[in-house]
Amino acid sequence: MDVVVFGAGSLGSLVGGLLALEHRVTLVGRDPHVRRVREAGLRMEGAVEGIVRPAADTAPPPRADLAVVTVKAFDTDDAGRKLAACDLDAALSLQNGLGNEETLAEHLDAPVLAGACTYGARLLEPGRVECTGVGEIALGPREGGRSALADRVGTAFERAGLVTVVADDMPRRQWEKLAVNAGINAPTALARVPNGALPDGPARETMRAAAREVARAARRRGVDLPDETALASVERVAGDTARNTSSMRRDVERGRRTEVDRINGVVAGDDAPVNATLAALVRAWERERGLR
Ligand SMILES: NC(=O)C1=CN([C@@H]2O[C@H](COP(=O)(O)OP(=O)(O)OC[C@H]3O[C@@H](n4cnc5c(N)ncnc54)[C@H](OP(=O)(O)O)[C@@H]3O)[C@@H](O)[C@H]2O)C=CC1
Ligand SMILES: CC(C)(CO)C(=O)C(=O)O
Repeated sequence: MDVVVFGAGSLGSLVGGLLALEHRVTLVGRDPHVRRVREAGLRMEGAVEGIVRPAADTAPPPRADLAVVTVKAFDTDDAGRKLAACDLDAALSLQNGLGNEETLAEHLDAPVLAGACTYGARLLEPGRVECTGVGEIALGPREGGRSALADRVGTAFERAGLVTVVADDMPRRQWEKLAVNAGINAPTALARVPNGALPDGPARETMRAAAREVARAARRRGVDLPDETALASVERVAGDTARNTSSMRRDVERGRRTEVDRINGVVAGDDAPVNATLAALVRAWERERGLR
């Protein structure tokens, strides 16, 4: 398969590097990372190891079978515009948050699959990416159900050794992941604490209320996500990733814009006061820093 990975930062470099073990891959990212990959290959370290030599560029090629989108959520619109110039059979978002697939579909003629990824990745320096945890990639039609295209992409991912599930319930999976990210990311970013400080600490009820509000918003949209499932998920993930710095806390500590609009912001207008407050506080910080 010819795959273009748009957004070769942490996750894109890892997934693109793994796909390159089996497929023709082009990483689209920024210099100096792209230049380093072209010159010396991409080194994968940590939970997976190896050196691969995918193509690497700052713009997409004219044609690919599949585009895997791994930019931060606030760059999705720009990614869609740039990928519109590429003749594609399909696109797949592995981003966190909700609404990325819809944004891509506004620009692309090719069908856009939904994805949810629990692999962990960190770009160490140009040309070097660390796998901080082998997880799973769930993918499927963004409206749910099955499709031959999702099966084909799933088979291609599995052949490259990526742990992959082709799922017929992507909307439920994405909302459940949203509940987890809504409950963990903004509270840990605002309090500057590791994920494990939430389940037994003073912000426990904030975490649980944010996840519960997301479950309610999901059900209002016809997605079957019981409160108990969302609460069990957020508590399990916070425990399993107890020592993690959440991606939003990392963004805040580096003075970078966060994905709050596509996480807590998605339900902020939904009679969801805890998410509305979390989103407002993170946005206030972004505004003060001149990031929005
Ligand atoms: N890292 C992880 O472990 C996981 C991440 N995710 C999700 O995956 C997505 C990506 O996260 P992550 O990899 O950490 O983020 P990164 O910021 O590390 O990677 C995104 C990369 O895309 C680049 N980029 C953005 N726009 C363009 C463009 N127009 N042309 C070329 N390159 C571009 C960015 O460059 P620049 O910064 O210079 O703009 C950056 O290098 C997020 O939605 C995140 O929530 C999901 C699961 C795990
Ligand atoms: C699961 C969790 C909360 C792990 O840190 C995450 O996805 C993130 O930090 O964005």
